Amino acid sequence: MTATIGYLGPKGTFTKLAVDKTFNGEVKHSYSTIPACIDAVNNGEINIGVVPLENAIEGTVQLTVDYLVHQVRLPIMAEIVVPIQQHLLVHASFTGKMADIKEVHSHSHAIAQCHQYIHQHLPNATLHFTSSTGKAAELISERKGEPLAAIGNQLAANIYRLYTIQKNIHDFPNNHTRFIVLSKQRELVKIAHPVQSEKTTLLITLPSDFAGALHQVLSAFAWRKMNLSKIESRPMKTGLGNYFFIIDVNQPYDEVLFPGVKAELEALGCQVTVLGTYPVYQLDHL
Ligand SMILES: O=C(O)C(=O)C[C@]1(C(=O)O)C=C[C@@H](O)C=C1
Repeated sequence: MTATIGYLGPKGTFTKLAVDKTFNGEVKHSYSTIPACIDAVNNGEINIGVVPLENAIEGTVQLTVDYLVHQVRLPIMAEIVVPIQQHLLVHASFTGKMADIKEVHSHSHAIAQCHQYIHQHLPNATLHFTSSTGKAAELISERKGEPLAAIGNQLAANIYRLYTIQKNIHDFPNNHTRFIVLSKQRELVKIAHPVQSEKTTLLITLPSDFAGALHQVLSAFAWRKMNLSKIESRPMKTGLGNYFFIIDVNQPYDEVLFPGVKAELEALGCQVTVLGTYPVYQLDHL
């Protein structure tokens, strides 16, 4: 059976680049939003969905986390980490100078990765948010003769025939994004790259605020010598002061340590859900 893969599109997004570098032979479908891609996996329209989760400069893609936690729970089957290079792209017919650019269009995460650059070099440009960097590139390609720019990658520049007026405009050099692979069918997720490490992501909700709750949660991992690579709180959306925690543990799920942690935390009144236990693939270049 040929698997079908959905990604945040259109053509020329970083998500599409990550999918093309990781998967071979599957049928690929573009979705214009992260929720649309997740829904499509959930309702069986496609087998696998790839969506961005976290960027090294801008942090978590809140839409992905919130949609997975509150709307559609799909297991995480793999993580793909890719280097991100943001370029400033203009219509090929643009003959002006950088200072002439009046508008900058891109995904909010891409704009956030280049805030300092925009502040220094495009102080008079207004910022316009699109559903992806590829969408911004597509939009600029349709606005011949206008002093507009998109922030995106070289693939988008090639596809939409844009001119790269400035390369590498992201504010910090070590720029990477983590993408997650969501699917109900583990056997269909075939990635022919070396596995870099294995991880387990947990969703933990605390009982109503009590002294030392977070300390006790962390101790359950600490005394078992389980290494955490991320802990992040997000609002439960039930009222101010109510949070859930997403915790990444640097090891695969096992039948001893994780059930031990779960039982200990449940005794404290916490709820513990495994969002996924999965291999991590790191791509050196896109
Ligand atoms: O807009 C894209 O190209 C995407 O794939 C989305 C996204 C993101 O949401 O973080 C992915 C990688 C980059 O960090 C910027 C944007």
